[in-house]
Amino acid sequence: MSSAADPVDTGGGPGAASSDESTSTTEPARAGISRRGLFGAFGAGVALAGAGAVAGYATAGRTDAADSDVVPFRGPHQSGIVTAVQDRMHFAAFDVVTDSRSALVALLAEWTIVAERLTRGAEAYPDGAVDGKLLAPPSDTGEALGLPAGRLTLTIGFGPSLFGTAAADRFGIAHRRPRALADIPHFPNDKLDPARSGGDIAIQACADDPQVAVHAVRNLARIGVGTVAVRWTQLGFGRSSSTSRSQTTPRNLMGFKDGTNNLDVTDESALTEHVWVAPGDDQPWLAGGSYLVARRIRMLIEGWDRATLAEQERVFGRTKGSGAPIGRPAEFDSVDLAATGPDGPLIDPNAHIRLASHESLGGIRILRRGYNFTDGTDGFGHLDAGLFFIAFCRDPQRQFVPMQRALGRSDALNEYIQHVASAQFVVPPGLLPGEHWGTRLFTD
Ligand SMILES: C=CC1=C(C)c2cc3[nH]c(cc4nc(cc5[nH]c(cc1n2)c(C)c5CCC(=O)O)C(CCC(=O)O)=C4C)c(C)c3C=C
Ligand SMILES: [Fe+2]
Repeated sequence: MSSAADPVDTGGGPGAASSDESTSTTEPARAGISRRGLFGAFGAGVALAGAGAVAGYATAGRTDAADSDVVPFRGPHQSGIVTAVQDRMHFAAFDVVTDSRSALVALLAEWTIVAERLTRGAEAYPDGAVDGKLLAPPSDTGEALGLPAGRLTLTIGFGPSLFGTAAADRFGIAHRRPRALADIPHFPNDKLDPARSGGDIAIQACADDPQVAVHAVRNLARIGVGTVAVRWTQLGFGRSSSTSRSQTTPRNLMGFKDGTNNLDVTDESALTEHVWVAPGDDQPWLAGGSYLVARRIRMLIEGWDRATLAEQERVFGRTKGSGAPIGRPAEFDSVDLAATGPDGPLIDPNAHIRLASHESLGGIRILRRGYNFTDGTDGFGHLDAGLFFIAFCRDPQRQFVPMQRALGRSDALNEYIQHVASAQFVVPPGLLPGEHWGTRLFTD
């Protein structure tokens, strides 16, 4: 294992970044060797001649991601928010275990270099898993050798605890804490496990290949040893939300289409209104950023599986087969909350989609980007499975909190779920050339 404080002698491995807060993290030209190119080159017995000679598709600055498996790392907003949802997720929350501001900033700079490489399909460092010194630990763990970039996105967020307080200002950033990063209240039916909640820093890794997402988190965690420690992680699969109608709507583990009425990420004005922090909203360093709220929501699957189809559809207010609102024929038909039938309202007064709808909440909306999870059993013969709910919003206090308050009070779904962990993070805006993950927060 190596760390920022304990550099590996691999000529560019972990620990190579400067602790200068203005450090540029735009990488030298050598960075473009892809895992696929590297593997192919070795497999064919071809000597490595350089990035362009091996695999030009993954070079720095590539922007034609629309029909490729590389999602651009830099831009006005971080990737992994409005990026078309990938199939898999590995989410990691870290505690910062040092009191040194410069060590933390150095790690954020180092992470940025590595994250940018990983998202374009390169190894963590140029000498990587197999090209370094035989008597030194490799600078990449190697399990992604031969795998394409897989539309990997790495999204960083900072938790409330990182900012500290005026009285306990570990890193001198208490005054930069956004107002909207206030505590999330306790809701009825919450049974939160502190060991799986909170965290100073979060990294959301999403990719179409689980091994790519796991590899990214593992290498970032490895580089961080001595500065950060993993607090909790969550694996997710089968994206449980679509964010655009060009993606088919996936199903959650209750068997329902999930994401039908999500915010559409192609609707720029909706994103401006509901997702991106505007310049006058809060801290100036945050404009163009967002907030991530994560909730590990256990599904009480056994009870759900014994419920009738009619009850299941009443709970959500949608039909299970097509995902259409009850009383309507097609998935994307508009929801008429006032519609009645012979037995009263077609959509139950406590139906999930009624209580969570912007019509019921004075126009509040969020961008959902969650994943299904199964983590074995709970030791009592029940599946530990559910939804790792992730929402992005412009202000969690004005969006997530009132929405969850309404759901927590009377959602028909509550009988079948339990919120078991909670975390929130402020998500800085995207990176300009030369910036690193800590630049905006740590530069006055
Ligand atoms: C606080 C916000 C929300 C939590 C927590 C939440 C949990 C949760 N949701 C489902 C399944 C579905 N949700 C659906 C719609 C929906 N859910 C939320 C918010 C939260 N969900 C919103 C804002 C909406 C859209 C409401 C609308 O305007 O129509 C649906 C219906 C299909 C869809 O539109 O996506 C399903 C299904 C589960 C299983 C769950 C916790 C485990
Ligand atoms: Fe929902």
